[in-house]
Amino acid sequence: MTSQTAPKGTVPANVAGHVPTPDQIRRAPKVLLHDHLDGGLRPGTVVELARDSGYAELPETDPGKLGIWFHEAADSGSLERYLETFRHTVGVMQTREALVRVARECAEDLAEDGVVYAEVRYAPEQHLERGLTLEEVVEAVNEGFRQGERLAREGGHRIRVGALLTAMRHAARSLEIAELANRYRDSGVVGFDIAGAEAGHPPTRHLDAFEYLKRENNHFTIHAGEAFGLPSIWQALQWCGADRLGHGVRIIDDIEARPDGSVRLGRLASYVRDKRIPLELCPSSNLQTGAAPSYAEHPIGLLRKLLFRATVNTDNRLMSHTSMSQEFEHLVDAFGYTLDDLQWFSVNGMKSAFIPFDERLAMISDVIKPGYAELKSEWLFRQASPTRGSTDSEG
Ligand SMILES: O=c1[nH]cnc2c1ncn2[C@@H]1O[C@H](CO)[C@@H](O)[C@H]1O
Ligand SMILES: [Zn+2]
Repeated sequence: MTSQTAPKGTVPANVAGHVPTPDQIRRAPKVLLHDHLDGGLRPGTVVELARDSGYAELPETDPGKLGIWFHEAADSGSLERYLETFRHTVGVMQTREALVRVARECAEDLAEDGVVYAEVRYAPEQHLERGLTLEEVVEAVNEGFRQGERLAREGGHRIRVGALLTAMRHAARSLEIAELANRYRDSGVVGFDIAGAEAGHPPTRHLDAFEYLKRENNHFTIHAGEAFGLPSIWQALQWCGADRLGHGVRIIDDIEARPDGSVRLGRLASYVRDKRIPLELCPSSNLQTGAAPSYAEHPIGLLRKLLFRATVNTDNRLMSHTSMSQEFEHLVDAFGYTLDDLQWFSVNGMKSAFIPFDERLAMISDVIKPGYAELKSEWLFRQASPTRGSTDSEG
């Protein structure tokens, strides 16, 4: 039933359910917990930074073609091949100026897309090739985020960006990076993460880093349950004590959906749901690395129904050619999600953020809920076209 044919007194389905338009999705206040700084550069910025720094290994120098190259190369069906593309973005992020610029543009791009709160991660140890220290890397990225927040505000968007410091799971610097995250915890860094190829690199190799952060009452997430299944999730939670799961999508392997519609959760899946462990789900990225076959078959559909603490994220906007709005659009198309569903994901994200509880609550009650309420009420104020008569069946 369309709005034109709805009898008076009946809220038409497409507005009552608040099926959002792409424009509404973009304006909706969104929360992003899993986004890699080195996975979100503008293609044009990669080209310019490569030219300015003498980086000669880019496969394309036309921004349009380079953007397509990243997307296609990352569309490989394997996490390992997906990760190879980062050589080029990391390759051009080796000076203070480059890091400030990339972080500034990241904050601006997210704000433009309607993201109001983001935690953006990167691995400081990967940006030392031209002599920067770990501290200089963190301070450059922080400076870029602050500049981006200011510019966004001047452009009419409000965003807050926190940094997560990632340690690479195949390397051996995790304790050092955890200590770095702890030193900057009151200066823009809100937590810690480990990333990189999952198979063969269990999170328990970095126990000393996690135990250190726990002793410091600090927060961390762990990439787990993306390319590798339940053992990785189990270790991340029960050995390492992760606050959140980066991806965690393979928790679906511990959920049995029976033909009669009933569902049985295994012990680990029950634990994740009962303890409200946030899942940083990244649908498009999962399609590229082979962790899910299609949007419609992505486990997020069932996890949302079962009320897991599911959140929606971009992972790598450049490699996955996506944005928060794009991720939401894909889910709206696949599952018919309404503005209420998108609000649910956004509130889940904000509840799961690593900033203090009072700030999270205020973001939810003063920014996110009012933002969705505004969008949900728009239909009440729609005007008939001034140039035509009403097309309403009741005139
Ligand atoms: O989805 C992912 N899974 C595991 N590692 C990742 C993913 N996306 C990016 N990185 C890795 O994290 C580093 C720091 O940002 C990137 O350089 C990339 O190697
Ligand atoms: Zn990731």
